[in-house]
Amino acid sequence: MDKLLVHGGSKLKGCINISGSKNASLPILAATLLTEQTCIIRHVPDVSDTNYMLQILTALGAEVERSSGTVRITAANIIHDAPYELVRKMRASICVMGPLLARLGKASVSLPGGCVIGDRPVDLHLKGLQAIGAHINMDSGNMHMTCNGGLKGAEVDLRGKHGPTVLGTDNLMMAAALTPGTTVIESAACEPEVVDLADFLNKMGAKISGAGTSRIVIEGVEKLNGVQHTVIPDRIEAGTFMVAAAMAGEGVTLNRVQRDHMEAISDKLEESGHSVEFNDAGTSVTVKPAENPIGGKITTAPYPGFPTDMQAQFTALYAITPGISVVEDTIFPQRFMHCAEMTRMGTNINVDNGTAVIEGNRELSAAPVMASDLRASAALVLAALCSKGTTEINRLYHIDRGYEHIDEKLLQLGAQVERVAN
Ligand SMILES: CC(=O)N[C@H]1[C@@H](OP(=O)(O)OP(=O)(O)OC[C@H]2O[C@@H](n3ccc(=O)[nH]c3=O)[C@H](O)[C@@H]2O)O[C@H](CO)[C@@H](O)[C@@H]1O
Ligand SMILES: C=C(OP(=O)(O)O)C(=O)O
Repeated sequence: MDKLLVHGGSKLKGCINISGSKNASLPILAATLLTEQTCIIRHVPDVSDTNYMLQILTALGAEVERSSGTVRITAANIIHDAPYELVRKMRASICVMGPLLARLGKASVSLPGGCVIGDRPVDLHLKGLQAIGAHINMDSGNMHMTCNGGLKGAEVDLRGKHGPTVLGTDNLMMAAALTPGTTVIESAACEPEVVDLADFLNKMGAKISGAGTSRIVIEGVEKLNGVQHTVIPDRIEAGTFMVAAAMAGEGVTLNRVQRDHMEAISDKLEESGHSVEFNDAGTSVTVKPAENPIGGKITTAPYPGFPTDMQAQFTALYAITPGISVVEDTIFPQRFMHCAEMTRMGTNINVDNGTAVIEGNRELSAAPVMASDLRASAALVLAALCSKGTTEINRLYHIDRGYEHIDEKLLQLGAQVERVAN
């Protein structure tokens, strides 16, 4: 199990490229199961989650070749049974369910694992697939789906207690693409990753309209084709490095970003006084820290609101920003594991009922800390960059799930970090 040593105090400067989006790649890779023809996907980040997804596709019978960020997949002969040992490792493995059901008429998938960030039921995924004709049988932690009478388009509202569901929308959209008739998803998730999946499916020959709005309409087609696709930039990786630039930088430029995906994050950095400047094309951004930053208030919300996947990183930012800041997570109210660990570095954060109240303190000090989930680990790295001394971040595998070569990118910006194999 690797750990990361972060020698705090260096100023970050220079330029790096942002990788392709993990959360867009995962459903797109799963969607290649919808055709027996070859698909080529570019800018797939080299992170453990995409590698698990490729292992799942291989276990299902697909031929997979990976050369750096380019992945070539041919799912000519596949089986319907996804192995528990792989599925348990990540939440997005549930995305194979819709494609398998639509292509083979049956699917068996274990209940998925993923980040420990609170309750993560799958009822909305099941509701969507049931609406178009799936019969579901649960047994020993496995979901078995069949569709004896065949699948048929239907109208379904996917709003849950905490709002829309991203992967639930993806799953139904993928299954409906090959389902006869019209499927209408009301209260659909509007995230850019859903739009990227719809773009990929439409290139394959699907008839999907409305992706990016809360009403998606899918006219089922008989067959989908192999295509090539480049995944959108990772807005959460970009946001994380923007926060690093605000906390510990003196002028950091990120290339390969997409400005319209970054608004909520840019706005919050600017509200605290940091400078965020995009180039005219909106594909590159330079962040410089404020001389006298002020704290802020964040409430997470579905896109285009402030992403839950960025709240831990902003908690770290506010922890070194003078004044009182408030971070509320309405999507995953229990997603505050980073706060307890950051307390060991001298932060003053009180978490109650889905809300963190942060009393900013400019002086943090290094301590051995434990990564608990993907974005919590990122928050610890950010806090460590501004701490006095050497912070040891254990359980680095959490961060490797979603950040491509984070240690190399930080080194490129002048941070002093070392990956140590345990
Ligand atoms: C691989 C991937 O893309 N992961 C992202 C995706 O996860 P994921 O798609 O799993 O998250 P959802 O959008 O489904 O979850 C949103 C809310 O709905 C609830 N819910 C979800 C499904 C369901 O069947 N029933 C239900 O009640 C969840 O507990 C949560 O409170 O969106 C989350 C919310 O933006 C992000 O934090 C994750 O990084
Ligand atoms: C929570 C995340 O991932 P997952 O949904 O795969 O657990 C994330 O990317 O922040």
